[in-house]
Amino acid sequence: MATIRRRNTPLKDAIAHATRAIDKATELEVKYINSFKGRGLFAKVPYQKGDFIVEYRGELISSQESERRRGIYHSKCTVFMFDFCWKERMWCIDAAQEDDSLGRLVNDDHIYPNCKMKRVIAEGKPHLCLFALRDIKAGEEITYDYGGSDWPWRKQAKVQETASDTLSSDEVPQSPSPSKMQAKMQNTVADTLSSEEVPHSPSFSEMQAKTQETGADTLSSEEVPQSPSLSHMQAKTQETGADTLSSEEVPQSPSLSHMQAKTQETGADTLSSEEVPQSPSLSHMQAKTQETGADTLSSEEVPQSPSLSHMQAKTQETSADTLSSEEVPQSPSVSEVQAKTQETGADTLSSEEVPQSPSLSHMQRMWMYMRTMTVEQHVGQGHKRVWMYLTTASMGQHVSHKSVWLNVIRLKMARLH
Ligand SMILES: C[S@@+](CC[C@H](N)C(=O)[O-])C[C@H]1O[C@@H](n2cnc3c(N)ncnc32)[C@H](O)[C@@H]1O
Repeated sequence: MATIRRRNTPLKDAIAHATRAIDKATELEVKYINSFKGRGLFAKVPYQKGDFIVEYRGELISSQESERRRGIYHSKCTVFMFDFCWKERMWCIDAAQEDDSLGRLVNDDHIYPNCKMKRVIAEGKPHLCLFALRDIKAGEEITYDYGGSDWPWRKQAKVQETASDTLSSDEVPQSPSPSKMQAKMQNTVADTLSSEEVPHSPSFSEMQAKTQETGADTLSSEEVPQSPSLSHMQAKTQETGADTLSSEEVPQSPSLSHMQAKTQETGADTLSSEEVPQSPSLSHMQAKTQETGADTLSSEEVPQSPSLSHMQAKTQETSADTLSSEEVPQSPSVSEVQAKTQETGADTLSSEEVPQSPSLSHMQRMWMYMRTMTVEQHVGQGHKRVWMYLTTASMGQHVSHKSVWLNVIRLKMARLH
């Protein structure tokens, strides 16, 4: 691949690379970091503060087209869409396409990034280029602040830091830890660049607001707040009517309100306990029983609970009617109950009278709460009606499969008779 000699200024260097659509392939390398971060871009040579590093290359599209694509892209692709403002309009660099360009592989570091995204105009078109915020050593990962505040990986980063999967610290430059970076970042904006800063950030809105706050038509790089939200920025820019911003004057803005939302949507693989729908559980069931005054709850009435899954699976697997005795929890309480019934001659036993059965452990493990359920069975030659009150005091779940209990009882009764 062709290389371009470092020009006088980083801006010229950036323009030279951008217009030719080439990267500094001999100075940068892609490395797989770990399963959490995926790949990353690393410096093979030292860079000085202010140097042009790499262009975030992709397809330049309008905001309308960006919206359309976001509607059809998978979230893994939308994260590669970088919205920014230029000439009072929103644009997007769509780098979703896997090509050999390096800029699309630069990871986020909102705490201690070593680069900053800036907008560079080359041959009348905007390009997004990364410039060093500080000196970068050979071996360091190239990073910049995507902007925004709630990228899913940021929340998980701490956990991952302590459980880095595959690479030793020697192999993967540790990125400095967070906290003072943003402030730092703003102060270190390369002073010699004639480019417009563009935050890769999901939230445009913030940026727009920022622009408005300054009320400036032209912003110097120091003046430009890093901001995530684009929509905000757009509005701002439009208000100011600033269509031409000098290189050091342009606010950064990446995309993302949409993207963020997308990410959040998809990042919702793990729900906090607050978010997890609580299953109706026992209280519901109890109420049901009380309401109806019924001794029996049909399986439809019993709230299904996810954790019953084991039991349900068992039932489905074996199709209830064919549960082997090994699968059926041994329950001494059956005989006890029967004895009780005979003793008292009562057809019904109150739940208090029903002995708890230690051998229900199998069931108990699965059932989260105390349940009382009545099962009517005809047993033995005399078709004696036996009411079984099965009470499971367990940590468990919902009683959802009457059929299972019926089978348990059938088997037990078969033994007894
Ligand atoms: C523009 S891509 C960067 C390249 C990406 N690592 C890859 O292998 O294709 C953005 C994606 O990289 C990952 N990523 C970026 N910064 C990260 C970070 N600081 N920690 C963990 N993952 C990160 C996220 O999966 C994100 O969706």
